[in-house]
Amino acid sequence: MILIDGKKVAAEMKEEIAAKVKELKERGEKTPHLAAVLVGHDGGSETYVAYKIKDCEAVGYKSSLIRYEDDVTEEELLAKVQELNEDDDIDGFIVQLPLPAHISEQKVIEAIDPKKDVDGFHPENVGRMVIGLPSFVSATPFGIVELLKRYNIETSGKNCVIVGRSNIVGRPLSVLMSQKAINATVTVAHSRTKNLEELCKSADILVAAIGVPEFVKGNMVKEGAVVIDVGTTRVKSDQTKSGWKLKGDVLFDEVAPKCSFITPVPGGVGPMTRVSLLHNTLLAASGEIYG
Ligand SMILES: Nc1nc2c(c(=O)[nH]1)N[C@@H](CN(C=O)c1ccc(C(=O)N[C@@H](CCC(=O)O)C(=O)O)cc1)CN2
Repeated sequence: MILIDGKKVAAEMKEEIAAKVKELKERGEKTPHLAAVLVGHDGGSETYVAYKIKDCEAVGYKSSLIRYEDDVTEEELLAKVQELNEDDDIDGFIVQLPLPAHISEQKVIEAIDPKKDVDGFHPENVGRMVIGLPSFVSATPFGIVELLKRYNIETSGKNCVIVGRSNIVGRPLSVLMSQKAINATVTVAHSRTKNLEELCKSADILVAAIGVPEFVKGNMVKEGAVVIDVGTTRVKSDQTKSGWKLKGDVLFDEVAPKCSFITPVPGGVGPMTRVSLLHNTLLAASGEIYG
């Protein structure tokens, strides 16, 4: 079994990005600038946004953090999105999800200028990705594909089962995995899928992206499968100082011995999500997607 080291691959990609930023600066070109909008004080969101800002510093980008309390109105947030759309110094921006229930995530996503949508969530980017046009691809699916490529994992003709159909991970990943460059045969499973255990067991590549800790058990995995764990749920723990620990969607101790490759949590897909945002920001700054 090979443990896929997302932290190491992300560090390599960060070095590649930092080298490109250095070149840009030496040529006197503009420094890429990412802005992040964070609403409220959700523990996970606070952590992820703090990481995103730190990552920008590490590769030489400019970054801006815009914070709102939980009671910000949808109108206020939409006005900020408009301001960021019009700010020529900002190449790309994200609005950290989830948002409080009184704000429509879809409305906010659709208000973002697709040219600055480095999360790749806007329908224009999703549509372009589906038909194979240049687009911003959402960070987690892009990161997963990059991990498979950098570990030389064979995907052509393989059965890929993705458990979870979220707009952020499952759906876009299903499109990427079936594209000609990857050539996998893809099935998306969800809460109404029948014979889920059997279906998962047919997978050469199994992606768990349902947000249910330790959902995938040993009896659901084929001998020699590649298992990608997207889950990062904080569960209560009296063994840690913080009072919680991270759990993936895969029961690692049961599943790992059966796998050819597996991603750990933490240190697997999470760091790849972060570096993929840096990748998209560089694309936004260089105008490579929309010219
Ligand atoms: N606007 C967005 N919101 C959300 C996205 C997104 O891509 N854009 N994805 C997720 C959360 N996410 C990114 O924001 C994210 C998740 C996990 C990690 C990560 O580095 N995980 C580490 C552990 C982190 C920890 O110590 O808690 C790991 O798995 O090793 C980064 C980003 C939802 N919202």
